[in-house]
Amino acid sequence: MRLTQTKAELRAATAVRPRAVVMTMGALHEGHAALLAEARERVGPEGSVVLTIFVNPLQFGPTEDFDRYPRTLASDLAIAKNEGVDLVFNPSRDELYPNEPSITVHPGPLADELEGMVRPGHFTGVLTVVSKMLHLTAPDLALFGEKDYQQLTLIREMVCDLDWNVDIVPVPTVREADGLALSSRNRYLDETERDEALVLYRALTAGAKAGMNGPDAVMAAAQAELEAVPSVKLDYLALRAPDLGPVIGPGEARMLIAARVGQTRLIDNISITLR
Ligand SMILES: Nc1ncnc2c1ncn2[C@@H]1O[C@H](COP(=O)(O)OP(=O)(O)OP(=O)(O)O)[C@@H](O)[C@H]1O
Ligand SMILES: CC(C)(CO)[C@@H](O)C(=O)[O-]
Ligand code: BAL
Repeated sequence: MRLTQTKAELRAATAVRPRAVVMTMGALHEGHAALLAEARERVGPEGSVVLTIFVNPLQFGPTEDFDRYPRTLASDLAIAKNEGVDLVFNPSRDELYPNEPSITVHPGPLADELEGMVRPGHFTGVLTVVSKMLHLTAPDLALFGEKDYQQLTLIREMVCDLDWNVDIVPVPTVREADGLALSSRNRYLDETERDEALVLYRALTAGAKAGMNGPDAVMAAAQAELEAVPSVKLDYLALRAPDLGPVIGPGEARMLIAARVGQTRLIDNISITLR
């Protein structure tokens, strides 16, 4: 496995095809490992798996956790090696952004909803860095977790609208045994908060169970779970179509949730079949 910190080295190192890229902010866990395993499965033993690790300042708001975001490069590299990664790209901020970019990616109206309501400008930062990483790694496929469902949806829209010749591969959310979605931010939680955080999954699964009774019943079932744990502060609970447009009838839908548990902000989502 090679580790590169510069764009020049990265460009020189990536000749093998098929090539898959997994983009992360580091602090790797089993969710990231699942993306890497799926990447290897898809490119085969002769293909190439590229992992990017970069805590992107552009996607953090001024009061968010950029400074305290966990940085655990040594253990990240051990996980990457274990998953058979060929190349890790871990640039410095100056390497990726020698100056503040004056041209960024405008993500369209969906970026102002849900996560974008609470984190204005977040998805401009995400799509800008994802574009840079796609250009730099020039992959055949790029894998993203369904845990960040709105991010995945916007990346798919970008690649489609800009005619980008890369397959965007979604990977299902990896969870702890009790249902909590794995997230680098879970390590901020103390024991009590870790217990309280489970209400996100309980709300989603209660909603999913109520799918046969229609959208109102789904929302009511999820809200009842959340009301039972008032210390968890809801940012949003939403029921949308799979493309995050409005629900227009029976069939597949997505329920998305974001909430603050103490100082930690967590997101999750689930697929729901509506009758
Ligand atoms: N539990 C998970 N299951 C599957 N994919 C995941 C999971 N958690 C993160 N990912 C995916 O890993 C990629 C990198 O995510 P990132 O580095 O932000 O990790 P994270 O755990 O989501 O961090 P954060 O706590 O900051 O949200 C994204 O495509 C994300 O959707
Ligand atoms: C896609 C990404 C690596 C861009 O910084 C980030 O938003 C993440 O980790 O999901
Ligand atoms: N996983 C999404 C990255 C972020 O929260 O900034």
